[in-house]
Amino acid sequence: MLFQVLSDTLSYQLDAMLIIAGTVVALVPAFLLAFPARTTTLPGPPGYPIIGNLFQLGKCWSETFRLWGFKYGEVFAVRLGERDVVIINTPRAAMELLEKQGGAYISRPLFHTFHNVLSNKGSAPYSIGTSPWDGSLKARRKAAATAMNKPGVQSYTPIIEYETLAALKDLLEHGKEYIDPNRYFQRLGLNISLFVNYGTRMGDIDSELFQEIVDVSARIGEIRSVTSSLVDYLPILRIIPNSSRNLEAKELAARRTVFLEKMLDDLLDRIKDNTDVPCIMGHILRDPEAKLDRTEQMSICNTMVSASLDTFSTTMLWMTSVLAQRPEMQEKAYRDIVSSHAGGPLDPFSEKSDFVLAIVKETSRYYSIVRLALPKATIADSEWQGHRIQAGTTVFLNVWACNMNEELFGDPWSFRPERYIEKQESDAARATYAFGAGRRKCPGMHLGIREMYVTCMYIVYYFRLEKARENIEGSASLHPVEAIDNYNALTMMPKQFKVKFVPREENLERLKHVLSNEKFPGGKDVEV
Ligand code: HEM
Repeated sequence: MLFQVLSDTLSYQLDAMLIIAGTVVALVPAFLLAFPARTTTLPGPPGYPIIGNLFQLGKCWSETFRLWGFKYGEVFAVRLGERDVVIINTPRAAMELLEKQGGAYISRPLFHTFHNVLSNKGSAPYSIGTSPWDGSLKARRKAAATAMNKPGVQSYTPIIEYETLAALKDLLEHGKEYIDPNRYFQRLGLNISLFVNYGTRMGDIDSELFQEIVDVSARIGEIRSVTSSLVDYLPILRIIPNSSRNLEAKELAARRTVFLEKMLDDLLDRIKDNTDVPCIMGHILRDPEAKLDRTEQMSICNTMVSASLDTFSTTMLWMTSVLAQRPEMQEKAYRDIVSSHAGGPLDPFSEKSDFVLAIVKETSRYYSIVRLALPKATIADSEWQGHRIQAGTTVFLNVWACNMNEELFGDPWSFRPERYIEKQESDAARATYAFGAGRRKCPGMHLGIREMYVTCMYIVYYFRLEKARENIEGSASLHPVEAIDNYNALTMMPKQFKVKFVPREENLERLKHVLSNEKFPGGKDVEV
């Protein structure tokens, strides 16, 4: 009897072991198949089986890639779990691959969490910046980009002025105390996009809708960031269907659909009543020939609401932080504004102050807000110094490393706006890579630079910035790597700081009057 029990137990154990061994043997090829072969012959750092280089990237991937560039070259490859990623680390390489062989670099890769869980092709479509290259993307990009070219941006002059003065009025009122200026810049950036897209604006900074858009966009920004999700690189982790990250992504998608649908439907109502003003979506909805369906319209709305919200406000935060800590730079900018207008009225749109424009460019260079641009995908084979990069490869343009290129900028670690005014040997040295490069470069660049110029000029002209004593941690608080708040976000925000906006004009009633812009240039101050 005892012998029988022992024999049965052993036999069960043997069965169990055989099942486990069989499963492992069966899974190994499936597992290996899930990890496609290398798509490039480029050199790169050695990694580990399955995970590749994933756990060697440190807290700030763009800085690690910059440093690896000294060892592995201007263009190299890393293995991130299942995918090869080519890193473009210098302006010269960006020119060679993204401009000269640019046709191959025109697409965007798909990522599991963002493209499969958060987005779908129905009610939560991809934005322009996350869409692979196809006919629909071309049409959406054209509709948005036409409105943001130089003449388009020129026509938004009244709204940029209106919104900037509205923000300054709030800063005059609330900025007597030390404040975190972030939401004032967020509303300013968002309102300009809302106007360009829907012909409307959001009045109240405390409104629930504004808070909702800001909150949802920031959290989606993190999910969208290529540095935040292991599951995007390790397919094995996707066997957990209801992970907290998946649930969060689904919840955010649903919340985003609610406000995007509402704003589009409100515009349709205004079109019916003939109370709409010229804007991107109005153009599309009124055009009987327009070929864009509702999903594509939602994609444009999604893009316009999210594209400038954090990019503009984050650049303005760094700029405010630098100026508040460097009063001599504020005074230099103030004197330049005064002298460049030679006693005439203040004109923010002719960009007369070279020094203010230089501050805008230097801030976008030095702080490289979107450090790895948006990921690119190749659609054809290309070549770098004899190494092949196959179609279907993911590519990160290291904006940060390009902006910190010593060959081009000489002293890249100094925050020195003057570099954009001094005579330079090449035009490239006047560049900033903050807006990316190649055929998917930011189409909102002119609009973004215009918004930042006007905001900087008005702030410096009307106020002196003072940073709160408790925030001043010397140069560390301005360091472009150490002072970052969240390395996994899409935009690199500084750690929170507080600043006072002290009016230069002593007569506050007069200043209030100057900042009062009579009427929303759309004809009607629409509260969304
Ligand atoms: C203000 C500062 C801004 C910065 C620093 C910035 C930066 C960037 C970067 C780095 C990219 C990726 C480019 C690449 O992959 O090479 C991008 C893409 C894009 N940006 Fe901006 N951006 C800004 C403002 C804006 C504004 C105001 C808009 C429009 C309202 C906008 C619309 C877009 C769109 C639609 C794309 C995707 C383009 C595509 O994939 O074809 N951006 N931006």
